Amino acid sequence: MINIRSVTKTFGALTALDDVSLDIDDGSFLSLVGPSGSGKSTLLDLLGGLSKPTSGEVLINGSPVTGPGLDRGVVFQQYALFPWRTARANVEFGLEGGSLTKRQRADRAREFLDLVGLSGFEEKLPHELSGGMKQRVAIARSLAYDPGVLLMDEPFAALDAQTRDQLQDELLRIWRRTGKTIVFITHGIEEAVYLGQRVAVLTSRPGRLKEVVDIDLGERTGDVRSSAGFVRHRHQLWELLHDEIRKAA
Ligand SMILES: Nc1ncnc2c1ncn2[C@@H]1O[C@H](COP(=O)(O)OP(=O)(O)OP(=O)(O)O)[C@@H](O)[C@H]1O
Repeated sequence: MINIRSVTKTFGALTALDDVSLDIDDGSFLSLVGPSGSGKSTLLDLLGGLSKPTSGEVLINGSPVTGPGLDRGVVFQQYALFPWRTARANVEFGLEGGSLTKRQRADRAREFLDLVGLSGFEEKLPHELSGGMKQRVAIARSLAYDPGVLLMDEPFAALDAQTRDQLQDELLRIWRRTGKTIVFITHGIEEAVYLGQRVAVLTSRPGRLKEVVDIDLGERTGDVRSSAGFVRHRHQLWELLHDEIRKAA
């Protein structure tokens, strides 16, 4: 369970987040959208413990976040892989310093590369992998040390549309299988609706919580994006966001 309580974050005179409160249930999938500069990454950094709120607090399972921790994995838009390490060694990285033996780390890395569909690519270097594959490695690396929470900052934004659709489905499959809590930032309304059980909308600067929309689509099977429910949610979010973008202009 994540509790964001009256969180305000300022950078000098600039207020990036203003009095944001939000509870995120264990095992749920929350998409986070908002205009550029609305504080999405700032909020994710606070959840990740990469920065501290100016006021208010962020609690994970009842304890205030004081810094980064192995209970939270972060996946960014840029793959952030070590270019000189193989896919397997990149995934092993997060396990080094833990209690596992070298052999156990290698087994674990293989297991998670398999989970993200990269069996057979374990010994490849990042430059031998496509963008989508690199992002799969980054996801496997974040999952391998078994964090309860996965924080994702536009992880699929740099990928082509087809690869992005494929990775969205993979992520949903992994989420169902592992029961992680996922907070997913995106600029894409369709992506937010397709992935999230809820979509939180931030206002243009200063970022406030404008609305949290419940997405009721059930299992994403078949051509969900063409369904009446999907189209309705997409339009609802488009209106909420459009409103904010207009205000910011
Ligand atoms: N370290 C920092 N120092 C100063 N200002 C910052 C810092 N980090 C963020 N900001 C400012 O805070 C505001 C929110 O930034 P943030 O990156 O969180 O927005 P965002 O919603 O993620 O934007 P985008 O969608 O463009 O990535 C912006 O005006 C940004 O310039």
